[in-house]
Amino acid sequence: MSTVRKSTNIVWHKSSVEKFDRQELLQQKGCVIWITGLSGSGKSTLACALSRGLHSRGKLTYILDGDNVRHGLNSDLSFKVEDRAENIRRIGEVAKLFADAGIICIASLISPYRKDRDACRALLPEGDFIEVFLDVPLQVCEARDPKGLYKLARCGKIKGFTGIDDPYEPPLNCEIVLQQKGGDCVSPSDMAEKVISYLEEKGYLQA
Ligand SMILES: Nc1ncnc2c1ncn2[C@@H]1O[C@H](COP(=O)(O)OS(=O)(=O)O)[C@@H](OP(=O)(O)O)[C@H]1O
Ligand SMILES: Nc1ncnc2c1ncn2[C@@H]1O[C@H](COP(=O)(O)OP(=O)(O)O)[C@@H](O)[C@H]1O
Repeated sequence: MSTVRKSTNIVWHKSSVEKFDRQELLQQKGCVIWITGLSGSGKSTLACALSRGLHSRGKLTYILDGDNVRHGLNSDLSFKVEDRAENIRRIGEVAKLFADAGIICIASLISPYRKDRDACRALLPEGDFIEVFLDVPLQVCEARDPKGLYKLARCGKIKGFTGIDDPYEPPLNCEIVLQQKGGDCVSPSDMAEKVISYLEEKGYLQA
């Protein structure tokens, strides 16, 4: 991460209520589920299905969706490489705070660059950053095109669109890969169940 620290003479203030206490209260472990993939791969749909599935099990979640956060906190950022990096850095820092609050934070954003995602991973304790790659081919995403953005990108009305004239670097070693290939359609709730099983297995759904 290339952020220059400009604050000096700052001292960390400890609280008597710590992450451990919050987790006890919530009966879960705070973590970040980081969903990455092309536009139209189903990130927001999976985030919602996952949040719903966990909520119905009595688990507290919060979604940080790239599109949504760009309406507020990140409304000053474009899609240039350095602005995408800053978008991801800020969401990574906010996700870290949510995880520290004991919440299961679901971040869903394209996050096309490996180094930006890895920098967010490095903010969290080992195991608490769970990267989920929605491995959906460009042709499938483009055929879905729910917002008509691929169409605009193809005719040059949007420049630097991920997958068309901007890169996407797939994860090399992530925790979960969810594939949507050929005619085998995997429903969002089935995908969410896979992630929930992972959380259960790793002990995140208990204090
Ligand atoms: N140039 C370009 N490239 C990719 N995507 C674009 C672009 N311009 C606008 N959009 C819309 O912005 C959404 C992606 O925002 P993110 O914050 O997830 O992107 S990033 O992580 O900073 O790369 C993305 O939403 P999703 O379709 O939900 O992924 C698009 O709707
Ligand atoms: N598992 C799935 N199977 C089939 N269609 C899906 C699936 N997940 C999402 N979709 C559809 O794909 C489109 C893009 O989904 P969305 O969640 O908005 O993707 P993203 O957030 O990655 O841009 C939507 O029309 C959505 O209904």
